[in-house]
Amino acid sequence: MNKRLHVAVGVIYRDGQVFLTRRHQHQHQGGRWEFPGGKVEANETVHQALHRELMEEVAIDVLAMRPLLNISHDYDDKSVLLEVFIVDQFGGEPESQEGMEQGWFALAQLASLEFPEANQRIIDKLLQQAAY
Ligand SMILES: Nc1nc2c([nH]c(=O)n2[C@@H]2O[C@H](COP(=O)(O)OP(=O)(O)OP(=O)(O)O)[C@@H](O)[C@H]2O)c(=O)[nH]1
Ligand SMILES: [Mg+2]
Repeated sequence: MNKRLHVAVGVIYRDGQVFLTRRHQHQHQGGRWEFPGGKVEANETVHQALHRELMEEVAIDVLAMRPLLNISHDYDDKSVLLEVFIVDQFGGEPESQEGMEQGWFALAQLASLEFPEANQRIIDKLLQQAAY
């Protein structure tokens, strides 16, 4: 198996909704909805990676992030470690810079969208937290 990919993932949250983009068909897990984010590079921390990726992918300036959970998942073709953060303070308005389909979704809608398998635990945790 290849080296486990370290990925910084941001749950962009505002007023009970999260911002999602849809992965391009040619990408790994193509066609599925995702939380914006990407690979942590060799010379950076996961916080730096999240800040950089959310600026590159959706043009927001992350002002605060708090850890939600970490997920280790093995797909058939690769293994990932997702470090997932809630981002509820940011500058600017998220807008895909990569021409992806995008949108704000209420937590209750998430169950009906198609995500990569590893994301099920993120959805579960968000719904649990919202129940309090
Ligand atoms: N961004 C993101 N990646 C996810 C999620 N769930 C999940 O399994 N992944 C996996 O994490 C891996 C890395 O994410 P990525 O493709 O966004 O990485 P990146 O932005 O650096 O992409 P690049 O290689 O095009 O530069 C992919 O294999 C992707 O399938 C998610 O919710 N968001
Ligand atoms: Mg990405």
